[in-house]
Amino acid sequence: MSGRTTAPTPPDGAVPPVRHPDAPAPGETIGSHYEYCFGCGPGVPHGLHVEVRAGDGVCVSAEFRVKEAHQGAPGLAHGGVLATALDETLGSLGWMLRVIAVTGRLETDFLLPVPVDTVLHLHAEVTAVHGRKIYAAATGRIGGPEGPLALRAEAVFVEVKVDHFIEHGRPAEIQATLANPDQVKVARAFEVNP
Ligand SMILES: CCCCCCCCCC(=O)SCCNC(=O)CCNC(=O)[C@H](O)C(C)(C)COP(=O)(O)OP(=O)(O)OC[C@H]1O[C@@H](n2cnc3c(N)ncnc32)[C@H](O)[C@@H]1OP(=O)(O)O
Repeated sequence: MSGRTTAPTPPDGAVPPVRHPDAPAPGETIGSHYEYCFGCGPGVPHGLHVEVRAGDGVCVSAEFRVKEAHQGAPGLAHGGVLATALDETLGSLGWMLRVIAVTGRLETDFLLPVPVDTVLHLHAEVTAVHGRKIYAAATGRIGGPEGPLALRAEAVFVEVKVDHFIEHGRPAEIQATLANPDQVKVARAFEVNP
């Protein structure tokens, strides 16, 4: 046994997260990180269009309206879509630490069915950091930030460099992205992280 674990519980030696001094100000909207992201991209007609705002700790909030294209059962959201909304919100926490990180593990509890047209109120926070691993938790509430709890998640994100995407992404999209000055600006914001 190597002792490695992907469990979403922070291991001994994990430290509390520190809000980066250049993190977006509390209440500031964190724009889409990629036009064609299924979670937040404006260029995906049936995407989730999750809109995330910075919180005052190492946390973010978001809203997501469930649309007809997101059904799994008649009139109800697909669980995978709901997990995606959580994943997108959790992924935005990278802005608060000023690191790029990808989902390594996402454990989701589905507590209530979520009807089409519901506005889900999402909240995510970093709970601990251990090396490149970022531990985080999220909730999704129906109807308002204090509404009934419909979703709960725990996750481990793993810090990566921009090269992760250049190495693994499809060349056509990588080239188009690198040719887009706005997109390069997003990447640079993270590359200067000390
Ligand atoms: C510009 C902003 C972009 C933000 C995008 C956000 C979008 C929304 C979030 C997403 O959906 S991201 C897309 C879904 N996720 C992926 O595609 C990730 C696919 N997996 C990988 O690319 C690699 O497996 C990964 C980068 C996660 C890890 O590979 P590495 O070779 O870099 O890690 P390594 O094996 O060296 O392990 C580093 C540490 O992470 C831990 N680790 C690795 N994989 C893990 C895992 N799957 N879960 C939990 N922990 C993991 C590993 O145990 C180790 O811990 P220790 O340092 O304590 O030993």
